[in-house]
Amino acid sequence: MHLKFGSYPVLVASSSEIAKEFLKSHDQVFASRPLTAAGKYINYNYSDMGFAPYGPHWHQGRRVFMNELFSAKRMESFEYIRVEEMRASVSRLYELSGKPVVLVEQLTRLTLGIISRMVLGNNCFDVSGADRAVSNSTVSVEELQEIIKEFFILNGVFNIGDWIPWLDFLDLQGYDLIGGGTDTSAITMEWAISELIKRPQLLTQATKELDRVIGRGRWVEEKDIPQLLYIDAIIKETMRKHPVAPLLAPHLAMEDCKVAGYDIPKGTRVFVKTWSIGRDPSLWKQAEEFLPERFLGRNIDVKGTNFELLPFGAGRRMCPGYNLGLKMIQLNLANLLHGFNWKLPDDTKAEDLSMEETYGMTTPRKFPLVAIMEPRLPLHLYKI
Ligand code: HEM
Repeated sequence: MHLKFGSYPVLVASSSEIAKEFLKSHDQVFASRPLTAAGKYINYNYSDMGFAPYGPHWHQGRRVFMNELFSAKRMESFEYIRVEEMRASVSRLYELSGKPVVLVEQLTRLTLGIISRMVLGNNCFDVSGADRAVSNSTVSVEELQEIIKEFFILNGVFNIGDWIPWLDFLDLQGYDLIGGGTDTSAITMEWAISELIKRPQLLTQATKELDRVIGRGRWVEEKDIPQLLYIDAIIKETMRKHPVAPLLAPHLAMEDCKVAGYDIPKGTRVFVKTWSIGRDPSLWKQAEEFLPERFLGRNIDVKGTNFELLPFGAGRRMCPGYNLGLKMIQLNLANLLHGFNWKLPDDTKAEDLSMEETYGMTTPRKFPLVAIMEPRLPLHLYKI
């Protein structure tokens, strides 16, 4: 689809073949990012790697990420953090047993804990507003969650000045551009639980697998993940139906290029619409249905080689944190399902549970999931 937004040509790639052209065959040409107000004001004048134009600064940032955070060795050395934070999280959830819980708040607290310990060396945010005075933290966990939520919304908004530069100084929509938002891995887990809670028979399938492979005497560990094929299928199906980044991040053509017979001028902004690819009826039967079984026995992964499923993108700008994101989702989703029976509050029927999305750079649920959990393992396992 070729459009013109204000002053710029825009292409939307909504099929897996065309996504492959941009992200693989011509990856190098489309590996830059357009200059936007979000990149300038929220992301420190494009110094944030995700918004940086293709060039030495981006290369250096990416290298630091890959070597210092996401190499196989580093990921292994941080496993204890993922385990400790998972145990702390299930223990907090256990304390809330039987009460309605806004799940995404618990999940972002968990993923923030893991990432802040990996990146900053300790969990700076594991303090609620009331306890902040006795801690070293300048920001409470609730405040940081709000900041991240807003960050993702502001990075995804359609800002008129990005497309019609001479109107930029007016800041027409008044986005003051304070960062904030919801975390990608937490959003994915919230969607997975929402889909399952709507279909109790799928929840039963998942817990049957967990009882068979893990048993009721312990928590799931990362080494168990390759054996949990149904949980893996649930995660892929969630990423197909609810891709966190429905348009990936914008890619920018750095030079003129011919793609699939069309002339694409330098400066074109390209959006890869993973949301439509995940619902393409030529790729997915009953695409609107949540059917994890479709992935069983199929060799489709989410690591940027199968262009029909691109939750992390592909090519040079592919998400460098995909391995961490996947590990967090696999371990924590498996343990949420292993450790708790799930139900909706009495006043919400499964068929009435809204599945509406909010649009930003990411697509969280419009109405956060409120669920009730009861422990299903021996109680001593929830104590830390
Ligand atoms: C479920 C979890 C996650 C999903 C679905 C996800 C998805 C994405 C997507 C779609 C992109 C843009 C790809 C493109 O431009 O084509 C991206 C970029 C990026 N992601 Fe993730 N992500 C996840 C987790 C993480 C984590 C845990 C981190 C780091 C702690 C991370 C860091 C980044 C960075 C730095 C970029 C920018 C890369 C660049 O522009 O070169 N992501 N992610």
